[in-house]
Amino acid sequence: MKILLVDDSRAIAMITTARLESFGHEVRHANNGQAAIDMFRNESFDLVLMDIEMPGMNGFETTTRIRGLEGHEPWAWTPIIFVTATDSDTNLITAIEAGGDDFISKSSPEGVLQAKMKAMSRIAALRSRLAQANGKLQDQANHDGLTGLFNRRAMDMRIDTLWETAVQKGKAFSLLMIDVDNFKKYNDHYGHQSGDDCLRAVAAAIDGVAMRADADRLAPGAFAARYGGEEFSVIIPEAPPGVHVGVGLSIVEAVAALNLPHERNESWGRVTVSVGAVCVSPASSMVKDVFRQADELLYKAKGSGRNRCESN
Ligand SMILES: Nc1nc2c(ncn2[C@@H]2O[C@H](COP(=O)(O)OP(=O)(O)OP(=O)(O)O)[C@@H](O)[C@H]2O)c(=O)[nH]1
Repeated sequence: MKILLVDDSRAIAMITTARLESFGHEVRHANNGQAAIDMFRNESFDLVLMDIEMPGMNGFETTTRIRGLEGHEPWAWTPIIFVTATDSDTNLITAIEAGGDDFISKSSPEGVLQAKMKAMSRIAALRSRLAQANGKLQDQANHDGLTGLFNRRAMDMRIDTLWETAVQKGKAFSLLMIDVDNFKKYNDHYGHQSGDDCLRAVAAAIDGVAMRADADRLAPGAFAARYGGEEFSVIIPEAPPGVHVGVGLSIVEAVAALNLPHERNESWGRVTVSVGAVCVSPASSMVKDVFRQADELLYKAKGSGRNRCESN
């Protein structure tokens, strides 16, 4: 475990560090409450061993402030064990109230310290597995299972924040709606399984364009999402003038360049997409209007023969 040892006595800290290191733990020492808070803010620990009596900020107050830092992160709870000379009932109650988890006397025999560390190691391992599982769940909740792009839910959440930022910064905001042409006919002709493969390939092509535009700083922050079914979106949160048109055209070209056969896609003979690309000033519009405008332009692209981008 990586342990944060908080103790104002260098002599005690040296002895405790040596004992903990002999059990195989890594120890970082803070000699006052503020130093402990600073280290906790900058590094991640599996356990905190907290002295109670320290000049300035005592162990209880330091613990309350550490819990305050954790309050910003869901699921965060680093075990904190108080280490003190007097294991009175009052100390125990105050320790738990301050956010501590356990209590150990400075005079505890080596075996007791070792046993407590063993119990805490189990909790640390469990926390790490929980954090991993939670990360995976979060990932699944935000991404579309078929294409790996952001899903509609994640896109909506991101748009809410990005829209606010664009309003504050006075920047333009762009939305591109992209729809695979005659996709029902593709499914009917090639089968649903091939339809899924096709959607994956189209998604990767769209994502590639968005990522390149972001990486080249042409469209900073641009990202792609699966809007639903055979519809995709690209968001450009701080859109330089005209960039939405370039990104829309690049998407049309990138999908056509996949050269995926689609016999029943009118005269094109391969898989193509139609795009509606909108750029607005968030200060004078609403999010729902952007979607409506992009939809209108998308249907204009469909009506004018597909495999093209219509923009404002
Ligand atoms: N294989 C597959 N098909 C899907 C998926 N989601 C939606 N679809 C299909 O996408 C098709 C969309 O058809 P329509 O909305 O009629 O549109 P379209 O055929 O592309 O016609 P236009 O938009 O006018 O070019 C439907 O047949 C849906 O079943 C999916 O995840 N996998």
